[in-house]
Amino acid sequence: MSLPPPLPEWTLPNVPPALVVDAERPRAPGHGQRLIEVAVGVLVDAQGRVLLTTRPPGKAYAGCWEFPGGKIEAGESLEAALRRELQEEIGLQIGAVQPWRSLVVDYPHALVRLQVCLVRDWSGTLHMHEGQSCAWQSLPVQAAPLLPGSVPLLQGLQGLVLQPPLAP
Ligand SMILES: Nc1nc2c([nH]c(=O)n2[C@H]2C[C@H](O)[C@@H](COP(=O)(O)OP(=O)(O)OP(=O)(O)O)O2)c(=O)[nH]1
Repeated sequence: MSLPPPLPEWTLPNVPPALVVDAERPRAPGHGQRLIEVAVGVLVDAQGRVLLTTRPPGKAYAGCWEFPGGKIEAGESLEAALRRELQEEIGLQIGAVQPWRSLVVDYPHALVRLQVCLVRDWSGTLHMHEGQSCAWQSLPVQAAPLLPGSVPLLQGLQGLVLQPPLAP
């Protein structure tokens, strides 16, 4: 049996989002036809805390707490996108990443697929290049307001044992 040709990575018609945010707000025409791929990094420190940052002024849901990350560019791998975004946004150079899960979220501004990786290995000093705030948070996190799409990720993390890295 021959399989149908794969869809381009950036289109995903008729796939129901896992989460619809602000459903009462209008969506632009064609909104559901374009899926924006987003690389999201969950940095976990030796105490099992995770790094959250606020969304910069001028972006949708500005001021909400999220995990660092951003859109994957055409032709870019998830890992490369995450490495670039974390360098650009928070000034860290990440090592190996562990793909964890993905989640489709329907926002009024965009339909996005979050591709989430756990990151335990990085170097450099945290520097917020886009005017964000940052906070290392133990689970359950106290930071508020949270970006709606990040809430299920935080809930999932809570069920996951956040193991500190093995001692050398
Ligand atoms: N970085 C990040 N984005 C998230 C999370 N949860 C969530 O729903 N999102 C959504 C919000 C945005 O619609 C999308 C990320 O897009 P973005 O606009 O922040 O990406 P970017 O930094 O590449 O931005 P841009 O300047 O290129 O527009 O993913 C999260 O935990 N981290």
